[in-house]
Amino acid sequence: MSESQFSEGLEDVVAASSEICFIDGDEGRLVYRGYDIHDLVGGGSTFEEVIYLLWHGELPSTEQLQSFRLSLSTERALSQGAVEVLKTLPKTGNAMEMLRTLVSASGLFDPDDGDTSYDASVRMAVRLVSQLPTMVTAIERYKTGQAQIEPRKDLSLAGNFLYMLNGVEPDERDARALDIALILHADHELNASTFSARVTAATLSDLYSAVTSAVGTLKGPLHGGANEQVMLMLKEIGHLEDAEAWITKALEEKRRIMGFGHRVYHTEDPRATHLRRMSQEMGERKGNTTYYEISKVVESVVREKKKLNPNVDFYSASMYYMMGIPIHLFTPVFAVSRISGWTAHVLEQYRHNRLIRPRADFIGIKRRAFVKLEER
Ligand SMILES: CC(=O)SCCNC(=O)CCNC(=O)[C@H](O)C(C)(C)COP(=O)(O)OP(=O)(O)OC[C@H]1O[C@@H](n2cnc3c(N)ncnc32)[C@H](O)[C@@H]1OP(=O)(O)O
Ligand SMILES: O=C([O-])CC(=O)C(=O)O
Repeated sequence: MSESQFSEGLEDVVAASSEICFIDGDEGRLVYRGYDIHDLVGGGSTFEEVIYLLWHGELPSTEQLQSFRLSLSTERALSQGAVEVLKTLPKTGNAMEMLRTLVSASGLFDPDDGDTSYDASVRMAVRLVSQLPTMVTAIERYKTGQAQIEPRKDLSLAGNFLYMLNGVEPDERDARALDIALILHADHELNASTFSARVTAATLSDLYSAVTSAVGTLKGPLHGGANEQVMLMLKEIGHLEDAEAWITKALEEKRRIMGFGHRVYHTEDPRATHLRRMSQEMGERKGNTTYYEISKVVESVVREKKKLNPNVDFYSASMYYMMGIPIHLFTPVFAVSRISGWTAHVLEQYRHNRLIRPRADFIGIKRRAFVKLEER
């Protein structure tokens, strides 16, 4: 294999063809099935509509959306098996690891388990999209020793998530803010977790296995896990007047600043544009803009000194925090959204499958004489 074929971290390597999501990293554009995210958010689209769009390639009509919402809302309850598995997990466990375990276990209790047909995978995708919010909120209530709250069919996916998390009627403005955040996180081409989902699917393994791979990949702090690290950083900074000195020192110490930089965007991440505004609005509405203001200082110093832009994980952190979502649920909330993209990609992979199996640029020793144990 020639050296020119090798790209560290697969940078700029085209590893699949896809019709789902287009990113222009120079212009800072993110497009789902031809629709710019700015138009979807500005035009009042909903997360349910975006899931339909990612899966079917078209926006739904009123009737299609109505029946799609119904099919999602009737699949919200977890299987009894998954509920039992949750009770065996350590309450102090990492929420993403618990989510990964519940996704994996739910596959065994899915009524279509073992059916390898495409139609069965579509039914599994409906269940996973519907049940991830239930899994995440069940994990939180289990961790905090509170009774589980049964999902409601009459609420949107975002509204029902907040309802199951807090046990009270969700504030409409919070539900819409979460709905928009879910739209913004829904898909992002061949990001690391979607790539792992596609690699698993390409062996013709099942949808739950593919999503289990994806959840494990999203957890890492260089990917979806960054949003939790951002909030921990903002809390460590603590006071607006300390922000500039803190971040300047961190950069001098050559620390990696979570929520900044991106493999594909060379300009502002278009999702960050919305999340910055939403973080400010959420802070103002909840009467505390400190974390938004600290974030603005961090952004301006990192931009000036490192020429790095905030990514999707930067302003989502302060926005979720002010909405009252616990920090350890930030990455699980990302999964509640990205499950729409993962399943769209896995279904696309199944439709046009070929095993994904790259090569390694071997840099080790190619041949040595074996020496018996007693002679070493
Ligand atoms: C949903 C998402 O996954 S969005 C990304 C979430 N992840 C984060 O926010 C974590 C922080 N960011 C990063 O680690 C990176 O920017 C990544 C992983 C997102 C992209 O990384 P890559 O494109 O592979 O860039 P790479 O890691 O090679 O870094 C290139 C250079 O930029 C620097 N750099 C990149 N991001 C950052 C950062 N956030 N803070 C400080 N320096 C950075 C690196 O130190 C490196 O500098 P060097 O050449 O002097 O060593
Ligand atoms: O595309 C990426 O590499 C990471 C990202 O922003 C995402 O998954 O949303």
